[in-house]
Amino acid sequence: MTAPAVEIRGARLSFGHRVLWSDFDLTIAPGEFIAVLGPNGSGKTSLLRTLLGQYRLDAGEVRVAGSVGYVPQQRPHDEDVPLRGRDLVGLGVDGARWGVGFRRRAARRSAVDAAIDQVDARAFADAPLGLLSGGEQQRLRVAQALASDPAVLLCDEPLLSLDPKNQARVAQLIDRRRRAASTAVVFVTHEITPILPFVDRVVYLVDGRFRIGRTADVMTSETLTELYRSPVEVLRVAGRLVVVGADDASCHGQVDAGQVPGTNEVVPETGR
Ligand SMILES: Nc1ncnc2c1ncn2[C@@H]1O[C@H](COP(=O)(O)OP(=O)(O)OP(=O)(O)O)[C@@H](O)[C@H]1O
Repeated sequence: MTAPAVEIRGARLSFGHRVLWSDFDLTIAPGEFIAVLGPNGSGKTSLLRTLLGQYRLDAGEVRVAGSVGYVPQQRPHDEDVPLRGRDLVGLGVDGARWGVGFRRRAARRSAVDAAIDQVDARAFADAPLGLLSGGEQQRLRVAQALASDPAVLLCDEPLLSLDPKNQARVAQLIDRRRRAASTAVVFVTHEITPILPFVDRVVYLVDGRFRIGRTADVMTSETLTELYRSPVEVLRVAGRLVVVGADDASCHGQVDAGQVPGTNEVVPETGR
């Protein structure tokens, strides 16, 4: 049996009186793709921060095998920042490992090139970042995270504010990498649809409670109704996984009922 990429045992994290999760167990295999879902404030980013070593658990333990790469949310780069895509990716390989000297500089350059190639970004890697599209910038951020050859890739809503085509492209690049290099992926998202084909298991957090399991088992009306403690319907509509709840505020995220034609007819509003 191969050693796990991530092992979390009996974990508890709280801020003041607020317990984000406790008795949390999760073992992630190399190459496994985990989606972390849940409403605002349910502790998704805190889970990533714990894996990054930024938050200390109140109880339990967390172990991460090897190095960690981090892909943040997409945010536009200032047009005035004189940074090229290649420079951004280079930040991912900088460190004591490379040092100085001609040979090391050459090795560093080939590590940067390899990361740029992994996200098919060679055509625009030398352009100023501020002039690139959101999708292109995000591919370079994925390259930056991959440049250190991580065993675990942590993604914090990296598809936010990308159009569906670029969402699909970035998600496919991450999937390709985990298949090619057995990199475990922990992917925080509000919308599971763009990563649905790739997800092995879902961690769904709601108000201190959680469910962990295969997508087909967790993303059901029954399971989410139990988790939210209010009526929730999970629908497949035109290839999207749509979560519609009695309390839309707590059930935001996947898709607004209003965005999906006919959803309101399929699921009458409940409880209000
Ligand atoms: N360093 C901290 N100190 C105090 N409270 C914190 C800290 N970090 C997070 N929290 C609190 O923990 C809760 C969970 O935050 P977290 O950012 O993990 O949620 P999230 O599920 O990622 O939310 P969102 O979907 O809005 O990004 C929030 O109530 C937040 O205010």
